[in-house]
Amino acid sequence: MEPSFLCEVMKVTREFYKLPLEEKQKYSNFVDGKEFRVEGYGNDMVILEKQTLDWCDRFYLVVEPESRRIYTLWPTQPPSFRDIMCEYTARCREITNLVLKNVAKLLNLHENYFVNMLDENATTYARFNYYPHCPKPEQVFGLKPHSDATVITIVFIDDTVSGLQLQKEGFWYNVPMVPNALVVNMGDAMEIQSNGFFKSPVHRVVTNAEKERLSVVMFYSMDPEREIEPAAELVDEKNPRRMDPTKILTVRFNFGGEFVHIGKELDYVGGDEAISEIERDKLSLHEVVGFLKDHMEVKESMKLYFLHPGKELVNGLVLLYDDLGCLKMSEHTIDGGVADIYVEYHGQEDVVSISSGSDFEHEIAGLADCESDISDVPEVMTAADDESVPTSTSVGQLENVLVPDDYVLTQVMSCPDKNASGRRSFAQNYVRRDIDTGSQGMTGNSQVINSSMQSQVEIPFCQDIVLRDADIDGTEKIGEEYSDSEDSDYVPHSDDSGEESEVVDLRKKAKQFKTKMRASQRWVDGENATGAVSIDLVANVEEVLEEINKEAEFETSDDDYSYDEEEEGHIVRKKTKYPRFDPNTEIPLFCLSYFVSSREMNLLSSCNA
Ligand SMILES: O=C(O)CCC(=O)C(=O)O
Ligand SMILES: [Fe+2]
Repeated sequence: MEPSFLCEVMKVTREFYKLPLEEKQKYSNFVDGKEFRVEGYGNDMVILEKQTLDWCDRFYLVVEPESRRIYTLWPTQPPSFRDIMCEYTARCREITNLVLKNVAKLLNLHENYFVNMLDENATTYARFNYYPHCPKPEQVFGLKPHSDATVITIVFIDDTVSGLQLQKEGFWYNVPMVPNALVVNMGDAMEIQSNGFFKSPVHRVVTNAEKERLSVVMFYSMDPEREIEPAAELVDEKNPRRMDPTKILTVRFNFGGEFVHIGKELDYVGGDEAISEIERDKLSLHEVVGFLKDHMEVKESMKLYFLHPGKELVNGLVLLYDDLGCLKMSEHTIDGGVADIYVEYHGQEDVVSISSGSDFEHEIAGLADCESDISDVPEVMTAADDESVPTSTSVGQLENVLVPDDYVLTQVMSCPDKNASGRRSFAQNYVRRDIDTGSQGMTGNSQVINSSMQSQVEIPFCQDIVLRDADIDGTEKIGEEYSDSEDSDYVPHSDDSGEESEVVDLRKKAKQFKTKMRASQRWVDGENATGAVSIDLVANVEEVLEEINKEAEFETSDDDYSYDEEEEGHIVRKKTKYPRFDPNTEIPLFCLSYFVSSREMNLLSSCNA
């Protein structure tokens, strides 16, 4: 598409968002303050009482088929909006058909196989996204990680402000800003129809502290009444029908390593990773432990934590101790995402492997009941308890871990036993604290104020998460507990050392970033370089350098990497070895994004053929 025309599309979008709120609300998606509809201007549809809203305003319109357009919902301001959008819809349709025909040819299907999927009952939505600048970009997403449910999506991104990121094998990559380019994403329906040949990428949008950002997205969806299934031609003995990805939870076990504090960060160092695919409707703690046993010997005192998507280890770990927790893990891992589970084990004396008949859940509950011999350690509270919050003096020794409660996450503090005296009881390790008892940071009573709706909205998942520094009394005293630990990686962090400890943290962070940078260079250029990293890893490295300059105020997206310690004590970044699909299949695996720039079409993403 000509740059001048694309410029017009962005211009009318910007002009619409610059209209006064009352003007935009004429097209509100919240009808009479009562009911949400998909079309219109507003924010996320609020389905749950406590729902995390994205830091984004949206405006949805049905643009195809023409007969389904509701022109009364099309803005009259700016006056050229309607004409431009009619034209844009037609031009995007050409691109869609072109891409779909080529994709069908690539799979040896009839040229119109996918084009025909978008028949007269199929709907195309245009979505105009506006991401206001965000004062706390590290705490909220512009758009949460998701994959599009479409056959295909065309995204016209702002080429002045980055924000769109793609997940590949557990890592996040910035989608580069190419002027006048359109990003074409394969959606879930394509993933299913192509029998997994094309992957519907999980993506998200991060916010920007200084700049606002716009995007215009065209979603091409099939007739909702039509069955989505793999093309018969793509299924044979060698290529069995892949399971519906929406029914499968991909779990990545991180095991054999150790949680290590590096400054204010928490890392899981060493160990290994393994992927299991678990049927969502069979999910239970027992099932999860069963799958873990495929990869390692499971010990009685091991603890499993789920890392809440989009969170860091330091503030996003949720203890998995019952079936409900596993279901929540499934709910919060959207289609295409990977649930990261971390196994914590301190090599205690227990050697008994949890037998397949053993009930891990009861085991944990039993531990909770056992008598505590340390008087200042509060008893464990279960999800069912509604007693008042314990305010133990021992909390200074604890680190932040979350336990899922019934639709409310309650914070649980744990103090993993690092001293030689052996294993502590579960009761000694855990204490629950209700979230509303006033901790600082992004927790407790903190709320996000949606910039345009001017309404206060609670962040459900985030609100439960307490920053590591925030303790019950607002202080952190973990250093004491660990000071005589044998763990040489641990850097005591004490809040009263003020500037000094900050300097230590920053130095540590800078060193860590530099090491990461070197590791990524090695990954790209080194002997064992896979070459599979097609999306701008180097740009991420630049970001990392920027971070150092900014004195590490903002967490980069590549913090999803895990780290290993080399013999010389260097920490190296580890890249997951496990792709989402079976790497031994004869079908080449694609994670596909096209950039369509004028008449050029470049396949940018990787092809592990
Ligand atoms: O704003 C973007 O760059 C992406 C938007 C997106 O992924 C969506 O609307 O589904
Ligand atoms: Fe999307």
